[in-house]
Parts: sequence; C-alpha cells; structure tokens
Amino acid sequence: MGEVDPAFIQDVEHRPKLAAAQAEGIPLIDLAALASYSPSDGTVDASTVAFEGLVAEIGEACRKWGFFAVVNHGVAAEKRERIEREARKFFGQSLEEKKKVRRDEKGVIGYYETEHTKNVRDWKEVFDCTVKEPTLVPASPKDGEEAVTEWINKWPEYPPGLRKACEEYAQELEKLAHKLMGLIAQSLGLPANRFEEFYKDHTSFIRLNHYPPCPAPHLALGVGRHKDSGALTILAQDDVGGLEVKRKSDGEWVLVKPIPDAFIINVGDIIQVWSNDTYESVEHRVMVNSKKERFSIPFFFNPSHHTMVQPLKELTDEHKPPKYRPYSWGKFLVTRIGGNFKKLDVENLQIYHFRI
Ligand SMILES: O=C(O)CCC(=O)C(=O)O
Ligand SMILES: [Fe+2]
Repeated sequence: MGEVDPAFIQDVEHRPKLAAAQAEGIPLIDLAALASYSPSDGTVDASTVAFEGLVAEIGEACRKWGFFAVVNHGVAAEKRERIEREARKFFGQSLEEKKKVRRDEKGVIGYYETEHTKNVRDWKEVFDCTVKEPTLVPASPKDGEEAVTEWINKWPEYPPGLRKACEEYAQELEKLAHKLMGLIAQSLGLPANRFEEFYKDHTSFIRLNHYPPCPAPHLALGVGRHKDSGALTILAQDDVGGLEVKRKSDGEWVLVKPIPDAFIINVGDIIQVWSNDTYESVEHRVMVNSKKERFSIPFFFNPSHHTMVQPLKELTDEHKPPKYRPYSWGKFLVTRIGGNFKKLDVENLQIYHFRI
C-alpha cells in the first residue's frame, strides 16, 4: 500500500479534518451493576435501583448517540490481549502468506485487503471469522431461492494460536452481547429476553482490522463513512485512535477516544428497524495516520439468517405505524457481502430501501 492509488481518495466533502473536534464525546457506561443484579427474587434493594439506573443510562445513550463505551463489562482482559497479539502476528506476515487464506466469492470468510465502502477503497486489511461453526446463510441473494450454504472459517497456519484466540474471544463477547441486548430490550420497555429468539442460528462474526500507516491521511480513510448493518457492534480499539462518530445533535464528526480495556458499543441498522427508529444506527468512519498503524476488532452481533427484520409489534400501533417493510436478514447480508468485493455501479443495499 505504498503510493496512494486514486481508488483510495475520498471526495472533498468526505475527507477527514485531521484535528477533529475534542468536544463532548460518547457516553461512558459502567456495567458493574449487571454483575450484582439478580432479577429472579423480585425484591427491591440497592442492586435493583442500580440496575434500573443502568437501563435508563443505556436507553439515553442509544437515543442520543447510538454509540457508547462500557467498562466493567466482565470480559477477561487476558482473552482480549491474546487476540490482539495474534492479530498483530497475522498481519505482520507478507501479503503472499496472508493471501493463502484470502476470501473469494465462494468462501467470503478470511483475509482481504480490497474492501470498498461507498465505492471508495478503504486503507485497511482485514481477517474475518464467524462465531458459530458452521454459520448458515442463504446460498443466493435472490428472493425466492431457498437453498442454504455454510460459511467456513479459513484458519491460517501462522500464527498457530490465532484460531483458539478467536474462538475464546468469541465466546466471551457473545455473553456480553446477550447481556447488552437484554439491557437494550429493557430500555425499550420489553422483557430482557425479547431478542433471544432471533439468535438461535446467529450469523455473528469477528473482524480483525489493520490500518497501516498512510502517506495521505487527509485524502483517504481507513473505513469510509457507513452504518453497521447488523444489530449490535462491540468494538475493541487499540490506543492509537481514529474512529469518528457523526454526532446526532449537530452532525459533527467526533473522535472516540481510546479508553484502556473499554469496549465501544454501537446500535446497528437492525436495532433501528426493531425499535421502529426509537434508536438509530449512526454513521461512523475511521481516520488513518501517517506514522502509526492501528488495530481494531469489531464483533458484529447478527441474528439468524432466516430472521425477517421488522419493527417489533409491541413498539408499533395505529399512532406509531411500522416504518419499515419486513426484510430477510440473510438475503440482506449476502447481498451486501457480494457488493463489498468490488466497485459497484449502483449503491449498496441499505435499510432505507425498505422504508414505508
Ligand atoms: O476500526 C474501527 O474503529 C471501526 C471499524 C468499523 O467501523 C467497522 O469495521 O465496521
Ligand atoms: Fe462500522
């Protein structure tokens, strides 16, 4: 990635301001109350009060920002450090080695370095692996074709510890993701287990991102502006910084400052649809840097491929009619994945295409 190929260059209006506003940032939420709360006995004590406060904080953060950071989340630091170490080893290899586990149109999981976001190439390389083995998805993006296929993980020979590090990290993150979905459900006035039915054959995946130093950080982006299409994203970022969120209140791009051991959580398009726009999926992007490389690890928590995504009945009525037509998550996912391979002549599939 030495010279800056024109494929990486953003249109003028989308180029980053390198001295981003250090104004009000995303909320920081302490999840400690989650560990001490035991919902079954019905008694009201300090832990119940703290828990209710936490639910309200989550609701406020989802409504105002769509993004928040969490600490005291219960994920073992050792598991996170391990996957971060293995990711560095993997990306430290030659392109030739990494290409041995490159994804292709048949096997979309693995390594690749040519992702385009909104048709501009991202200054990054990634390695994807699914959480559930096997992960079932539609064989074809076309409506009416019912055949299902499996996404198979492609593990590299080196580093030998990558597979175990990803699998153990995935287990930890899956637990956290269910807890967060429970809190989000409660913040919408729903039972904590409201979303569980959608996750039986979930299609969640982990992405290892590597953003090499870039000679033109004022022209290119690590990831161009986008919204995450799944339900919820849990991101581990290193201490370099570069993630920016478009603040809902004024449309300014705000830097998400790295906080040691914290995870960044964001609402994806599916929660926007389930909540009938009570919570919105927010645009974000990643700046690159001429001196330092950066690593990040998003965990995309996605429902089963056969989920028909639509506003929840409990959150709609004659005064608040559903704002979206139902769509198949699996078809949406495989259509989008296909589109990420190359520059398209048309815009990628988006949830607003299903807006009523
Ligand atoms: O690297 C980051 O901080 C965020 C990456 C991201 O937004 C994505 O992969 O969807
Ligand atoms: Fe994202």
